Formats: sequence, C-alpha cells, structure tokens
Amino acid sequence: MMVENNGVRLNVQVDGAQGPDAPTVVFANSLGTNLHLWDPIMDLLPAGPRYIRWDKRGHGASDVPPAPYSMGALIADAEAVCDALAVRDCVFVGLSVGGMIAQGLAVKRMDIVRAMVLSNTGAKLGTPKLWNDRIAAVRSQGMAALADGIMERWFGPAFRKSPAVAPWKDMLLNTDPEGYAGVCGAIAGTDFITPTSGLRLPTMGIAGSDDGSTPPDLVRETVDLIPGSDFHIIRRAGHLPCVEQPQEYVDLLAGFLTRTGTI
Ligand SMILES: O=C(O)CCC(=O)CC(=O)O
Repeated sequence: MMVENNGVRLNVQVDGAQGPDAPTVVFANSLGTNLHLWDPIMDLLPAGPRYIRWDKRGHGASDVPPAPYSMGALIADAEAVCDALAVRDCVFVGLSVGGMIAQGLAVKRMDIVRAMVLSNTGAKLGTPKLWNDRIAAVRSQGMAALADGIMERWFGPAFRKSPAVAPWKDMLLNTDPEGYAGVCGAIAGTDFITPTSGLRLPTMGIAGSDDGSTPPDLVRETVDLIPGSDFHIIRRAGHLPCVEQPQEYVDLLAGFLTRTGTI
C-alpha cells in the first residue's frame, strides 16, 4: 500500500496479523536499503504481531523528492505510516538511520512508540563533513563508486566473500543517488544526544561485532543514554546483522517482545 506524507508517497508493507488490534512491530531500515532489508528475518519472527515496514523517502518504491531531506521529514514519514495504520504502543525497531528515526519518533510520539530496538545506530552518526563528502561523491560518481567501501562496513569478511552478498550490493546499487544523498543530508544534520537522554522507555541495543559504520561502542553509548536499556553484540556480523545472522537477530527481538509483554 501507499501512504502519503506532504505529497511524498511511501511504499508500505504489512506482514503477520492484519488490523490495529494486534500488537505491532514497526521496522525502519538503513541508508541505501529498502524494506526488503528485513526479508531474511520475516519468516523467523514469532506469530501473533502485525509487522509493518516501509521504504524511506528516496528509497525502494517510495517517491524520490529532491535532496537534501531533514531528519524531521523522515520522522514525519514514520508518523504518517503509523497513523495511516492506526499504530499505537508499538515496538519500533530501527537500524542505523532507522534507529535515529526511532529516537526522534519516540521523543515526538510516545503514543506510537512504547518500546524500541536501536540496532546498529547512534544518537549522532559521523560528522557533517563525512556526510557532505559522501553526498559530493554520490553526486559526481554515482552509487557504484561507493559500493565496495560500503560492503566492507555492512558485512563481515566471510559474508562479503560469499555469493550471498550479491543481492545486497544490488540493493545498494539500485538506490536512487538523489534519495541516497537526501538521507545523507538528514543524518548530517542530526544530533539526538540530548533528546535521547531524556527518553524513558524499554530499549534494547543491538550491535554487530564487525560493524564498520556504527561500531559496538557507539551503539552501547547510545543505549546507555536511556536508563534500564540493555545491549547485545551479535558476533560474525557487520552493519546489517538481520541479514548476516538472522536467527540470532530474531532470538534477540523475540526475547525483547516477550520482556515487553508484546507476545
Ligand atoms: O546505514 C545507515 O543508515 C547509515 C550509516 C552508514 O553510513 C552506512 C554505511 O556505512 O554506508
């Protein structure tokens, strides 16, 4: 289905239970990926909840407005998706920039987010210079010039050398450079350290031992801003542990859904 936010159409997929009465888990994906990032875990997730995911603006089958995007716009997109599907009290799982969206949405809409999973993310990612250099590179050279470096940060060495890496590299290469640059702009302008420090909700952090984008210490420092949070490292995984170690990822999610009374 398509959901519109301020003239931008967002591609949304709902799996599992249908309808707002079921406990709901919402997934927000990372830069250069689309909602199929979550495909490897979908069949492993516990039955019962409604599972919602969408393509961020500029990614997948969603519209590609001109770059740059603001983090406020990405959060408003998440809000529009959740409101269109009458989501209340969900568990919001955000990976990387998706985890920034989780933090921003939790600050803005506690009625939507009851608990969150901050996966491979931070309250602040990199520096404005890093993102502005990335925008300049994608604009002048396209996605292909960035792809090998990104694969090194996304995946551990064994996965990177295996044939399994090909569809994920294709997903990146098929990302619209305008959409990619747009989301880089949103990350460049975001520092959630102060707002996230004020959050009080059940939170679990997940990191990948080989993550070259958001290393374990960054994820740990971020979830430590929220009292009572817990933190887990998945071994033999990089920036996208839901792809590299799907069963371990689901085991952590299922444990969190149980602890938060979602299932
Ligand atoms: O993955 C994200 O959403 C942002 C972090 C990043 O830069 C990933 C990468 O290394 O390309």
